[in-house]
Amino acid sequence: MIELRDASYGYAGRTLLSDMTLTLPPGSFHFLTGPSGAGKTTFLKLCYGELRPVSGSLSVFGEELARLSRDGLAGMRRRIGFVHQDCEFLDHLPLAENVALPLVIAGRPVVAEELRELLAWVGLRSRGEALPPELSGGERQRGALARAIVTSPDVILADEPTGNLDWEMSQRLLSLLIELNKMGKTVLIATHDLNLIRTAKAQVSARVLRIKDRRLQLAGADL
Ligand SMILES: Nc1ncnc2c1ncn2[C@@H]1O[C@H](COP(=O)(O)OP(=O)(O)OP(=O)(O)O)[C@@H](O)[C@H]1O
Repeated sequence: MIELRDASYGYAGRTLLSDMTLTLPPGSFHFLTGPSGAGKTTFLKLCYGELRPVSGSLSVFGEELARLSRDGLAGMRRRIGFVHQDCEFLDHLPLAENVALPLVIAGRPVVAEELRELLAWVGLRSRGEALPPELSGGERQRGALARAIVTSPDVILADEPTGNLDWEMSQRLLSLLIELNKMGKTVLIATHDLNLIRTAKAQVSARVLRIKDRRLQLAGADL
């Protein structure tokens, strides 16, 4: 589903991630961890086709990223839901409209009942009319997850989705991501939170990728 072969990336000529060879199979659940600045967000952006490897290759859904046309790239991104670190809502639009935005952009119909069901699923049934600045951190994160999955993507990439949340809310968000994985979605979560990883591993068959010394490694069972 996402496959890297000897892929490297760097900013301004400085290598940040090198010689990454890895396959994320369909339906898998992965965490990505590593110190601040190691390149976790950068790795997710590579998987989303927002950045391209400077060497080696990266293919998503069986298509080589470097060979995709603009339309092909847009089509690929429609199959991926991205939960951004800072949620990135449009503050003047109510939450429900923010959540529906990816459908509008894709030219797909917004079915009010489905949108209500999705908001209820993330525990925001009564918050659809609220403006993003009126939401708590946990509500924002769950809203961001709803927006990421509104188009029913095959893959969910989440960048520190529990970054500013208390433990109870982190576990709630994690259980939503686990539920999505059980529905067959491929999930990749970048996080610093080792407790979250341990909790997840008790509930789902998750693998842990670690960025160390600019390399991507599969962590052992020591976490
Ligand atoms: N657009 C950019 N131009 C230049 N350097 C960048 C750019 N984006 C990120 N970097 C640098 O690349 C490195 C990795 O950044 P990245 O955000 O991928 O790390 P991270 O592991 O997600 O960090 P954190 O855990 O703090 O969010 C950092 O040193 C960062 O300053």
